Amino acid sequence: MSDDGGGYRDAKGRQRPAARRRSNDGRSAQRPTDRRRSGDPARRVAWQVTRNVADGAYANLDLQKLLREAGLHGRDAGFATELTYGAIRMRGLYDPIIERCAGRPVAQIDAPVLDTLRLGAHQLLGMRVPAHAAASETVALAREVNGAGAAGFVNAVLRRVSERTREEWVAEVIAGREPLERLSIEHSHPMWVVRAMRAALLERGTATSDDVDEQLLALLQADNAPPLVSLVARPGLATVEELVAAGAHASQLSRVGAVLDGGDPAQIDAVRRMRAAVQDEGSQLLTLALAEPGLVEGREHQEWLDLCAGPGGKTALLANLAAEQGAVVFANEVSEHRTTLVRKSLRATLEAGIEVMIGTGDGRDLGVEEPDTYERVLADVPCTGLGALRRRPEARWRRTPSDVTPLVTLQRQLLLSALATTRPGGVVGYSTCSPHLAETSQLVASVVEQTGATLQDARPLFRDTAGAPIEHLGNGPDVQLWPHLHGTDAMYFALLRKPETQD
Ligand SMILES: C[S@@+](CC[C@H](N)C(=O)[O-])C[C@H]1O[C@@H](n2cnc3c(N)ncnc32)[C@H](O)[C@@H]1O
Repeated sequence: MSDDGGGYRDAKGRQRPAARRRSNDGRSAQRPTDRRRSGDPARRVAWQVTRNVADGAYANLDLQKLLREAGLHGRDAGFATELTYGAIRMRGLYDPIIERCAGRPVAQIDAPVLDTLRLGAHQLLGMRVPAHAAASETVALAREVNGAGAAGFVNAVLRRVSERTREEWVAEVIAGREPLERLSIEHSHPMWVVRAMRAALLERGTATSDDVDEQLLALLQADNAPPLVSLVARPGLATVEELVAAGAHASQLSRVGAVLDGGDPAQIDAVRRMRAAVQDEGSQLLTLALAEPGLVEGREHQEWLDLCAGPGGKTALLANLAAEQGAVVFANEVSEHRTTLVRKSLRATLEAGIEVMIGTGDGRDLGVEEPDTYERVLADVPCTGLGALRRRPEARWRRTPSDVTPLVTLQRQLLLSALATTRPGGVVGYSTCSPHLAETSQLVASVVEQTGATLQDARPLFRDTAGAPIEHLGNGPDVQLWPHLHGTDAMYFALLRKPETQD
């Protein structure tokens, strides 16, 4: 495990701090306030992001950067955001429509031109931009970024797209398809994702065979609705009341959470100073569950481990909750860069004198390097991210079924290591932001069988702000949250307890 600079290192080589120590499928009324004839900057930004995403960029990060560079704010930035996200997210619906209007498969259209057409299709079918403005502004964009010849083609295709309503186009492109294929096209999710979601809804006991199709539809729609911004008030550093005074409203799910209806979270003082942060309520709930007082008896000063900590959102909450109980967290992350992000997210925590150890290393080694050490371990493992599709418009197209097996192998190794580094009688919280059964309950069941760990009922640990049990957590003992039922990402959480004496 390498030192990542600053502070001092303890006997185990770990760094201590220097100081002690909702579905609308994207329709909206937003429009740019300023439509210049030659090259509308909001559309140009949207197009550039789609191009950068094709080259591997993340839409959310790239968009923020390009909006800043273009000096776009307010309604124009809102328009560019909705256009970018919608065109990327909904291409599973728009591509078959574009194919019909272009008279050729999308694979035979130049990628930069196809991106322009998707932006045009989203304005015509997914936003309330008047058809003439959507077409003429997108043709102006095409002239600028694709060239005059391509602009003629874009014009012809978009004219045809504009001849029908979204409903008419959906009816046409799903005609004659199987029910799951219809959902896949209309709600723009790859078929393998639709199948995985349906299997998880059934297997987790969230849906029955009677209502699974209704639930699946609601889930896919929720994936296409931009989420509200959830905030966490880091215990001891900020309060929910402070966030409410800054314009948020108190979360009904998480006792440390608040929800922002609009506006920029970075404008909130507590967020700027890292005393609060943007964090999904599902992530808050599972961190609160693992930090439940009294969950593990034993030493007065416990050591807790966050095995896969980067970028540090859960670490910061866990460390502040641990401090309330006199426990210390060690945050481990394999990537140097992401270890830096962990340190950043812990800035206010460290400044407040809360001790957190931070290290860079492969979590798979910790079971051997530090056996039987920690009372509580969070294994928030790398996963397909299928539970957070509403946040990352490109993720559904970037992931493929072939990603699952190597991830499951890594997840298994990390969970085995997490159990090995846990003290007898201690617990591991295993979590993913994916509901895929191979990454969640199936993996956990096989590790439980292999190790003799016991799976505890995690559901009683998930309580809402009023202290009442949160509903629809599945048939247990593990927990599956859902965007369409809880308004959170589809986070999975299992609580494994290591036997007091190993066989
Ligand atoms: C789902 S993210 C964790 C998110 C984090 N808990 C948070 O709330 O901010 C998974 C993290 O695991 C890290 N990771 C991947 N392989 C790892 C390994 N072998 N050991 C430790 N961390 C690993 C990734 O770099 C990534 O930062």
